[in-house]
Amino acid sequence: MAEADGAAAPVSVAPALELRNISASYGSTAVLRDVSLTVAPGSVTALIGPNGAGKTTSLRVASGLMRPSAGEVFVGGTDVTRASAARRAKGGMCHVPEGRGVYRNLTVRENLLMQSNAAGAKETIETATSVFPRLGERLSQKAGTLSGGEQQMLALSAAYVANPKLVLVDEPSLGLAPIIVDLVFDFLKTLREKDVALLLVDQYALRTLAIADHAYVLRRGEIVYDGPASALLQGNMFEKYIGEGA
Ligand SMILES: Nc1ncnc2c1ncn2[C@@H]1O[C@H](COP(=O)(O)OP(=O)(O)OP(=O)(O)O)[C@@H](O)[C@H]1O
Repeated sequence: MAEADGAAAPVSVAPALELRNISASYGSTAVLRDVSLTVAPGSVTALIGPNGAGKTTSLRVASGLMRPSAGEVFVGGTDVTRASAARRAKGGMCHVPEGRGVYRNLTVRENLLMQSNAAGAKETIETATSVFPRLGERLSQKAGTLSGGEQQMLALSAAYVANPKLVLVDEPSLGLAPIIVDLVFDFLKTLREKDVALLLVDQYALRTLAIADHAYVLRRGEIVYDGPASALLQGNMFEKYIGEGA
């Protein structure tokens, strides 16, 4: 026993997120088949795959926006399969959906304050503008009047001020100018440095893999690769799993 001999007991840390044998359908159309994936605490996990593979659906099942037809979802070792999206959010999960997910009729300041967890207003605004200084110039502007890039910055920084343990981000670079894509990836690296667990879906597979620890490749609703992100960048692995014809 650890107490008796003075040795520290081995600490097993529960995954930040685990999808266990998930199947999901839209009506009679099966979209996910027996999908299992794990996101370790403080790590970046990439979920890559062609259009229609089921990446968005996987994130929706993880965050509770969609009920799976089979399988379980665990967050920090707790079974949340039957928990609402709101309860999962309270538990430290934040989902930044494709297409931003900002409150268009609220100002930038109001969007940020809606999401902030416990922190005061001043601290919340300071935190958000430290990661995306441009938002500091837009605080009183309605989110719906921002450019696409600014809306994405707002969506990501709103997730950040919520002080999450786990962030699910769906296609954050979609439709953005290359210079804004750079800012978005810099921000995602910041999350990693802050020890937040990240499950990332993005069209830029190479860039996504470059910041990821672990990767899954999804094809037609099934996981066909589960391994280190770096391994997909070696030899012909990228072509095999992600490139043309994958
Ligand atoms: N609301 C819906 N109703 C019916 N079918 C849907 C719905 N949403 C998605 N699908 C279908 O489910 C499959 C998986 O879609 P999903 O959006 O999860 O894939 P994805 O990998 O995220 O693709 P993309 O990169 O195109 O967003 C696709 O065939 C899609 O057409």
